[in-house]
Amino acid sequence: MIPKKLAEGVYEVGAIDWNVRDFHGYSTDLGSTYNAYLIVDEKIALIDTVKKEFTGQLLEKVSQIVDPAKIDVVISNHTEMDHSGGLPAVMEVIGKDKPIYCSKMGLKNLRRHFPAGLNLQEVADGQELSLGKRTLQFLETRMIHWPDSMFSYLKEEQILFSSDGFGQHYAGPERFDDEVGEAIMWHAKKYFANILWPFAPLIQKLLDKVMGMNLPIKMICPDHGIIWRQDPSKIINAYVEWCKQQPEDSALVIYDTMWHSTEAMAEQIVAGLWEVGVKAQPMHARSVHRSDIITAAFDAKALIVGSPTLNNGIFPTLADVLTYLKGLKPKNKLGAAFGSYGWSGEAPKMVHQMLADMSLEMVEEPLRVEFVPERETLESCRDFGRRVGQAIKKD
Ligand SMILES: Cc1cc2nc3c(=O)[nH]c(=O)nc-3n(C[C@H](O)[C@H](O)[C@H](O)COP(=O)(O)O)c2cc1C
Repeated sequence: MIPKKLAEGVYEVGAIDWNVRDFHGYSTDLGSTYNAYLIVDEKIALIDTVKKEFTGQLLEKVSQIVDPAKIDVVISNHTEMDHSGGLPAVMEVIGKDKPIYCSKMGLKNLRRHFPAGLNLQEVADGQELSLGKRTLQFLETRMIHWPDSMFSYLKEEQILFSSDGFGQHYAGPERFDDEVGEAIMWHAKKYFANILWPFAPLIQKLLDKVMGMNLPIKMICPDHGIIWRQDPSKIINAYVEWCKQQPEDSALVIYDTMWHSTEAMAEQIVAGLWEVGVKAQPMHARSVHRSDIITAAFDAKALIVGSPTLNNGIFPTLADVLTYLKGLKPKNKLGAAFGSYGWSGEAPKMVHQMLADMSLEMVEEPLRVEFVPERETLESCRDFGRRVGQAIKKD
């Protein structure tokens, strides 16, 4: 693999993971990248490392530019192991005494990951580090998305190294936004919805702060996926919009089914939504990965969730999606629950409660159908869809 030159003396030296498909429970459809960056100045700086097993790739790429032993300083923008896993092996090569600059929380967390022998140096928010002709400035971005996260800004080149912010799980021959085009925005949104959604209010504050600083930004270099060089403001503006959490007038009907009764209900609910002019689609929780369900859920105004009753409870795939959704702290959404049952019929009520506990505004009582829905009950499902549709339009 060949390092990518980003500016004079600035290179991307990370690794492409073509084969990862499950990234801590997130489906990475095309794989991902662990980006790391090398700045060659009077001092040579490495920004972040890679997942442990890709350290060889990183060092090989660096060695095409300089002898890795000549790296003077390492910056750790984020402790998570896809960016710090390679740190011990890298330090073995470049010299264990070399300083690793990180945030206050980074120092604490790196010690929890790698107890011995690293020369960790804490940097404060706004602190600068001169590399000779150029200067790095550190911006604390606590809880975006870990307590230790920070950005590093290369002032003279106007390059923002943004850690996991603005990233996407994307692997391809392309390394820049202009090489992929519009399609990259879906990957960026999926990343935001699955990783950053709970921190939307904090991200909004950070964006305000960064915009308030009037930092000229020519390029944004995240730790995953492509680099934003054509129009960095495009992804910044997208983040501003996503942080508002103002979903479109649409509905997502998420369901699972054993004998197709809840499925028949889902289809009629969708038909009812369409009848009143609301965009809607059914999503079978066992066929669509939870991270893709979440991406669709992020955009939808109403989440309508259907589960058959199984052993007095809800179907496991829906428990999975709802547990995951709860942690993402959705805002400004309407909710409704439905499902088929045989004798006790707890599931729709449980789903209703779970959605209500996430502060979704529940616009209907749970809709239940005993065993197989007939023509009449299917009509009541369509009605249910129409009513939720009206609530979406009214909201
Ligand atoms: C293994 C199993 C366990 C079930 N447990 C319950 C139950 O505890 N309470 C209930 O009301 N129905 C129960 N049912 C019945 C289903 O909820 C019922 O068949 C329903 O119509 C299935 O909807 P579906 O076709 O969408 O899967 C159970 C069904 C199966 C196969």
